[in-house]
Amino acid sequence: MNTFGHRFRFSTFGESHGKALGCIVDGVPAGIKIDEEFIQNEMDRRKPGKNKYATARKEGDKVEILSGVFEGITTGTSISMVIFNENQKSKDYTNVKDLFRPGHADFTYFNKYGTRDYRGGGRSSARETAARVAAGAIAKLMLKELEIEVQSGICAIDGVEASEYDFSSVSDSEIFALDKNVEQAQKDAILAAKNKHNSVGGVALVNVKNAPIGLGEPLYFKLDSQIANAMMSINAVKAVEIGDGTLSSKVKGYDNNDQIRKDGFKTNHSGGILGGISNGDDINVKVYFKSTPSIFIKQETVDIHNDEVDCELKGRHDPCVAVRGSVVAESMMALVLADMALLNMSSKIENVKKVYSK
Ligand SMILES: C=C(O[C@@H]1CC(C(=O)O)=C[C@@H](OP(=O)(O)O)[C@H]1O)C(=O)O
Repeated sequence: MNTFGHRFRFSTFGESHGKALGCIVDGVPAGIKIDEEFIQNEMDRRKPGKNKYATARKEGDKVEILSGVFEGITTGTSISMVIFNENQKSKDYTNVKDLFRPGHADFTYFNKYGTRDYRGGGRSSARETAARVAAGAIAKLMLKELEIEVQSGICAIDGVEASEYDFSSVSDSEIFALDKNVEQAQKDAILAAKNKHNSVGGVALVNVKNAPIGLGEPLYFKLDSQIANAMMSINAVKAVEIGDGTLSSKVKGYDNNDQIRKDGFKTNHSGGILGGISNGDDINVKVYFKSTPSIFIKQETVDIHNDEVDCELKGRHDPCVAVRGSVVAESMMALVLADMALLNMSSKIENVKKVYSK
């Protein structure tokens, strides 16, 4: 499946070493102002090659809008966007053409389909996420009209955890750190692993401000289940926590419940979601990325004939995919919320009447 969402949905296309990547976003209401500078800025936040904490592959990630926008406004038709690849070095992958890189999708893709684009993993490459960020930028522009804000940052790298979350410091940080006090230690952890040809994992925090009450469709399309689905669709994500997440299974009911006062909830252990529906509080989600599988240490694997061989990777890889992955997680959150906001319009007959009243 290459499509995500129901009412606000997008499909992505393209491979890491192919000609281009892109997306088609469908179901976008007409009349949304499309700020192309904003979309490009979102792309620039995620793009590779910006510093020593990311892959050295240099891509401009310039987005071209091909349809669905007229005179700067969405027309209600499908919005298609393309990003041309500029800096493929496919030769780097010749030596892994017939073998499976440990920790990668190579093994499962090949066994499932009987073929694979071995150049950078093709469709399974993290490069595909550029198209999601383009689609996410359209979702964010829709959410902006509803005054809903989505933001993200890095709360942990290689087990070095933030003790405070300051979203205002994220844009100044090369690793999108939420806590200035541990930023240097987190950077050091990335470089220490990189210098040893290894990699580290990390955790991104996605936060939503001003979400209205009512987003999410019980029972089989709960907001939390769709957020988890969206986040788990990002390469290298191995776990997702809503609110206090796993901690909720360790504390007593009284300590986990958010007491309710007339002006809102006293605490936010639930992460802004109750019964699969947003409760009007901040939505908080932690997204756990495994350590990048592409490392430069000699590893053991098999080839397509099931013969045991050594695997030695070349190429340009992120020593910590969580860093740029945080921007992707933020985009996926925006896409889920845009979808839920459109679905929610038909939850009450009053809303339907408003649209059809003469
Ligand atoms: C290019 C991007 O990330 C790439 C993701 C990736 C992988 O195996 O996932 C491998 C590297 O690319 P290459 O195949 O050229 O060695 C990364 O640079 C990007 O995010 O835009």
